[in-house]
Amino acid sequence: MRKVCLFVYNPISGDNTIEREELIEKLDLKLPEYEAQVFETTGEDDAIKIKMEFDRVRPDLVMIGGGDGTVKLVAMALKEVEVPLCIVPLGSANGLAKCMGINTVEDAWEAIRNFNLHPIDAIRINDEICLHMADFGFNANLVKKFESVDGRGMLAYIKSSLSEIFTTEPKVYRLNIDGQSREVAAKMLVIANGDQYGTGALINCRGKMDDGKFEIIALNPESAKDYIRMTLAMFKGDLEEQNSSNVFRCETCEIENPEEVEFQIDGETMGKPSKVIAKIEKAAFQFLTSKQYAACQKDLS
Ligand SMILES: Nc1ncnc2c1ncn2[C@@H]1O[C@H](COP(=O)(O)OP(=O)(O)OP(=O)(O)O)[C@@H](O)[C@H]1O
Repeated sequence: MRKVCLFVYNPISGDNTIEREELIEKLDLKLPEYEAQVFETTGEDDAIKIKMEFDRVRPDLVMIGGGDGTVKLVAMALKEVEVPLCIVPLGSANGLAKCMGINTVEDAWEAIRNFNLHPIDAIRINDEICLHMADFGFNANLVKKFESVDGRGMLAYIKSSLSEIFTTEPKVYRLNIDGQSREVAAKMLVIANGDQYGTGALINCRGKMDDGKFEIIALNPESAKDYIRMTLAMFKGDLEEQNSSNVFRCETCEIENPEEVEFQIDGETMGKPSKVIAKIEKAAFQFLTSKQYAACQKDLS
């Protein structure tokens, strides 16, 4: 008997270059042992509907065709159940998929064939789940700007415009980690589970998604030299060694945002919360990763 896979498909993710029918054809071809049940997201109450569809279909595998926001939706919907998840990167940036070594749709088929199942931590931020990155500051502003314009494929481009950090003023945040309180000034304050953005920028080069910890990264480049060094370090993977960045590794952290800076989680805007509480949830999900994911983890240890 064929195994059943629930394919959650977001029709508006990314550039819409692959149509739903084309995907199903590919799925039949590449993974003949699975029978796919497709659930298309609508943008309204999707988490509740995905859970209902899951209960109806009882799949052996859930594939997520979309970007980080769609993965977040599925994670919120299925946080109480144990089922293998696999991302089919159809978003515009696909930062989380890239952290798992899944850069293309082909990589996703391969990950399913190899079935390399990996526990992945989640960060509970207030009532939300973050699997990839959340941040205060200029990136959250970019995400907000993007949501108000047409053409989602522009996101990758906008997200790569790191230069905007240069003109941003630093803001003060109050961090409370292990009972110790400190103030940091930063142009961008990141809460990171993954290691890289969809552009390949390594914001959290020592970040591992299965170590029961997350990182807070405060970026505050002040001069043109700082900015250039920081940008190069993001591609070399040694951002932690730069003076303009400060990294805190933790299991829980309370962040006060007295200047009411914009906040985003996995590409979804969250307004300007005055305080967030972030807490790691170790091995919250089981994801299929590519072989490259294991290789990358070895390099970092
Ligand atoms: N049918 C739909 N119509 C409108 N919005 C939708 C629909 N389905 C899902 N959404 C919304 O799409 C968003 C998620 O998009 P997602 O992040 O996956 O794509 P992306 O922004 O192109 O990718 P990435 O995060 O990788 O840049 C969520 O806010 C979700 O509510």
